[in-house]
Amino acid sequence: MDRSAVAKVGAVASAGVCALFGGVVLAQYIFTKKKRAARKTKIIDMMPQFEKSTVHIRNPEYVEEIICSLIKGGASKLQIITDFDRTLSRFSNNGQRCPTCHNIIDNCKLVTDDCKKQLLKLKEKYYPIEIDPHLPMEEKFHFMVEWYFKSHTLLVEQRLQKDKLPEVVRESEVCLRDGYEQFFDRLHQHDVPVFIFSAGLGDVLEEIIRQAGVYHPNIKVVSNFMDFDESGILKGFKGDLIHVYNKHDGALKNSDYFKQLKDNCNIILLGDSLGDLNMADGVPNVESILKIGYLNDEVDDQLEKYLDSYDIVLVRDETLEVPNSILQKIL
Ligand SMILES: Nc1ccn([C@@H]2O[C@H](COP(=O)(O)O)[C@@H](O)[C@H]2O)c(=O)n1
Ligand SMILES: [Mg+2]
Repeated sequence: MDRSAVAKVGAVASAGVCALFGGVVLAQYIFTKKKRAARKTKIIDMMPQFEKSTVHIRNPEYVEEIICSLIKGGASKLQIITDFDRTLSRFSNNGQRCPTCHNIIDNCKLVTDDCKKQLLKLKEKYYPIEIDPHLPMEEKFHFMVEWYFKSHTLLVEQRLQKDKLPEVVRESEVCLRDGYEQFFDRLHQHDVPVFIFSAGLGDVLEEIIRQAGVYHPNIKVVSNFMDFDESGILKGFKGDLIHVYNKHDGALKNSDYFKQLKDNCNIILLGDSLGDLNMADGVPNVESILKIGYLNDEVDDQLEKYLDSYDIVLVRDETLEVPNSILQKIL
């Protein structure tokens, strides 16, 4: 074959490849368009925050339906039920793990090195159990009780001083998720009740949101609160223990609060653990509930379970952009 013939064959071949590539792109475009058109999710499709790769939804039509009824109900029917650690607070920041309320104390200057080591050992044993997707919740229950009992006993032995807590929180690496001001301020402006239900440490949690300037009067915190003696030394913990997997009876134990909110029949629930899914169990009069879950750790292992359980799953998303975008539509 002479040179011009080779060039002609080459040109024809590359034109063919281009046409094929163009065809594939066009087919994909039409397919996506058709899928979207068939999906009847006008509201979600109008929200750019839902296009982020962190957002995973198993049933977009259902989410659309719930968001529509939340919008219809408006501020007067809405209430928020949310977890705290790794839901309102960040899981990581610049590649570094952020502390939970417990970790703030575990790593602080008030705790001896020996105690720090023991607390770390407990975390290394029990945290993998907490997030193990293959272990049924009922089987995790007693491990969690064991973890909290052992770690709280160690903290009491440290004779922590109540008046040192603000300093300890200020010096910690704790961080609320990006967009937290907008989140809390908007809910406050519209007088939407916020129930923060945490298996962390209530005193530390309250100090974090106080220092962040967002502890508004529409917030109620239910958590493990420390009990101090008359000289301000930690002597134990108040009330029944709340751990990650016994949140199902929170509404029952706070029935006066939820009775007052019987007209707030639309709920946005935010959590990061499978135990958080039960935070609204027993809330009277629920009409619509949207469950948003942050999946922070061991993503590949846990994604399927989270998609089965939460309506919207936010994978390694350190922001409150999606909840904020929904609130913007409702309020
Ligand atoms: N000794 C402990 C016990 C629990 N944790 C973590 O606290 C979190 C629970 O608080 P929520 O606001 O998320 O309910 C959970 O992530 C536990 O892993 C801990 O760090 N130390
Ligand atoms: Mg949490």
